[in-house]
Amino acid sequence: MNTPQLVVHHDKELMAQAAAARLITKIVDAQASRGTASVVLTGGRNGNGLLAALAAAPARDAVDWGRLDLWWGDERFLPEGDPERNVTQAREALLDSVPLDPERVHAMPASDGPYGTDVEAAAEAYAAELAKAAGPENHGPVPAFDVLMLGVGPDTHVASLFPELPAVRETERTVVGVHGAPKPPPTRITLTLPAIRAAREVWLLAAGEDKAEAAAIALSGAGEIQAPAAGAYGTRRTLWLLDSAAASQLPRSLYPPASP
Ligand SMILES: O=C1O[C@H](COP(=O)(O)O)[C@@H](O)[C@H](O)[C@H]1O
Repeated sequence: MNTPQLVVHHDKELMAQAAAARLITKIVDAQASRGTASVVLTGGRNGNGLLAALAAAPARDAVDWGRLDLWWGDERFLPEGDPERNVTQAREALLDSVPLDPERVHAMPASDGPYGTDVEAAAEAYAAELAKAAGPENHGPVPAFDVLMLGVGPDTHVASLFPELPAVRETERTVVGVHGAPKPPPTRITLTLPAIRAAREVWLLAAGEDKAEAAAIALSGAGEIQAPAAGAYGTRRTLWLLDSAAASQLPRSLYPPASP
């Protein structure tokens, strides 16, 4: 595990804009060195805020959208097009306004898709899609994503890994179905911690006062079963992107003081 790095921005708008600029640079760099880039999107307010900021950034045109693979860290298991699905919200915030290759947009299955309401079968199918995309250089059944983003929930959940639920204890499978999530809807699909940890860079997004306690717990040595955000890290880098409200309960020793 690498030590998390923290960047604290003044407010959530600035955080979203700075994170969007950072993501553009990452994608452009990956495409320049390997030809393609892969990014795992998160749902939730902060993830969608970042996508909206990216949509508004003139530098978005620096990205070759046709050579970008998009994956999801989790999905709410609802019918296609449901406004609560993470992919629906991502499409609205950004994806519908950029020239992506539809073959490279790897949405998680919907509850009215080919697997019907069988969330385990849907999770297995997504695991198979990931395994197919992983090359021999990836050392496992998941691609080494360039960036995997995770919104941090007020209860420290990331993706759909909620404290103490079976999904956060999974050590073998890369994608699992979730039942009884405390945040609606109760049925979800999620990458597991081993899949998350295949990413080169993991970025955790936390903005707003309601994330302050979660950030403080996850960054103060909590266990990953009780605080899933504590178990999310990348092979090269783990970056927490916060606003000052979400950072307000962190020990000051964890990040340098903001400029006056
Ligand atoms: O339900 C979900 O919630 C988390 C966090 O969302 P937020 O609105 O509290 O920022 C999100 O990361 C996850 O993808 C989503 O399914």
